[in-house]
Amino acid sequence: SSWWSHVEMGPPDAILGITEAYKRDQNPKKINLGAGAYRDDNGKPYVLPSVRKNATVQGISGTGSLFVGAQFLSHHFPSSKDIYLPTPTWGNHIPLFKLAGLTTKSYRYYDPKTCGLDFKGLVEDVSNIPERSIILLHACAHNPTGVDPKPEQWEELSTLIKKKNLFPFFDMAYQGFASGDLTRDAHAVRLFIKDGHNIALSQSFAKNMGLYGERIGAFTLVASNKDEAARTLSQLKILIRPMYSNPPIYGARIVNEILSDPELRKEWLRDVKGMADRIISVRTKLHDNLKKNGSTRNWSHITDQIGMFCYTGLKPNEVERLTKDFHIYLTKDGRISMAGVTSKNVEYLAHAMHEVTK
Ligand SMILES: Cc1[nH+]cc(COP(=O)(O)O)c(CN[C@@H](CCC(=O)O)C(=O)O)c1O
Repeated sequence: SSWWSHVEMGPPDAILGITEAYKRDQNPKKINLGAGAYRDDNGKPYVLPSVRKNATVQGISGTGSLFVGAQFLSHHFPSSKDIYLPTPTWGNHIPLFKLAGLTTKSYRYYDPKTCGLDFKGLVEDVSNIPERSIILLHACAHNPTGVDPKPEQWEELSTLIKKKNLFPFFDMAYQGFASGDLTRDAHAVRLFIKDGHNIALSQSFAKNMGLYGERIGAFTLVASNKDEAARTLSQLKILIRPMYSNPPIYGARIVNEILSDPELRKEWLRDVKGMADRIISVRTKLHDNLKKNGSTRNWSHITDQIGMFCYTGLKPNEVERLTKDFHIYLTKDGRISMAGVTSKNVEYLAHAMHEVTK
């Protein structure tokens, strides 16, 4: 008999499964608001001009970088293997950290009443996290809510996390997509390092370099000194070796080329700002069209939130109607990838959202 007859068929991924359903739909009006992958105003993937000037390569992206970090913590973290995640968080965080042997716990983050940050609940929960635990933080453009702490709230969090002696693990998958400014979007990461936290950082260059399929990412540990850096690096290599031996070099070369060539870097900054600006502009268009349709709901969170996603506050039955009646695809939690909204479909989307919420 087969070795694997007991293995069950797993469910489609909560995020990637949306795109699969969208692809199956033949209706010409269909819109894909599922995966947070940038699309231009014609709904097409955008190969950044600055990247076009280089050949393309491979990497392991944000997911792989998070997993390297998770494995390192699982094998070497000196204290509890509990990692505290915001509620809600990216759907893949939980299975990823569990697969690495960590125990996932949560802290309050989002306030469904205001579609904004529950800072009071966040501070309360972080204050109750046992000392020397791991806390995962979205550096900017929080997924799925699009809600980020303000700079002064990051300062308060940094002080609190220092006081509680927690280990900050930043996930920065959208640097540049929140404000359009790479420096501003790295504010929290730089603040924590300035405040003396030895953080872990996972970066993805999938979105902000348009290198999705090339899987480009990086995992960074801030060490106390050169010796500690050498020792931790040696252990990271020992973990990576059986995982995938060496990371593909081609994608890393593109990123390195762009980051180290002043002209290319300047062009890249313009490209990223262009993508962020398009997303910011469709937020305004969607908000205004909902009003134009006569919706009396408060949709201010559509423009208050930032980054790739808008957490609409639509209920599961409303989400279901959007897909069934209007062929609009989004995740069950009502998150929409703003990159899927264009000047051509925004009126149709607003009409549909009004129809299911009026
Ligand atoms: C917070 C976060 N961290 C890491 C990643 C991993 O990115 P990558 O560099 O591709 O491995 C993503 C992608 N999440 C969007 C893309 C689709 C996916 O889920 O993956 C999403 O939530 O739609 C995130 O949203």
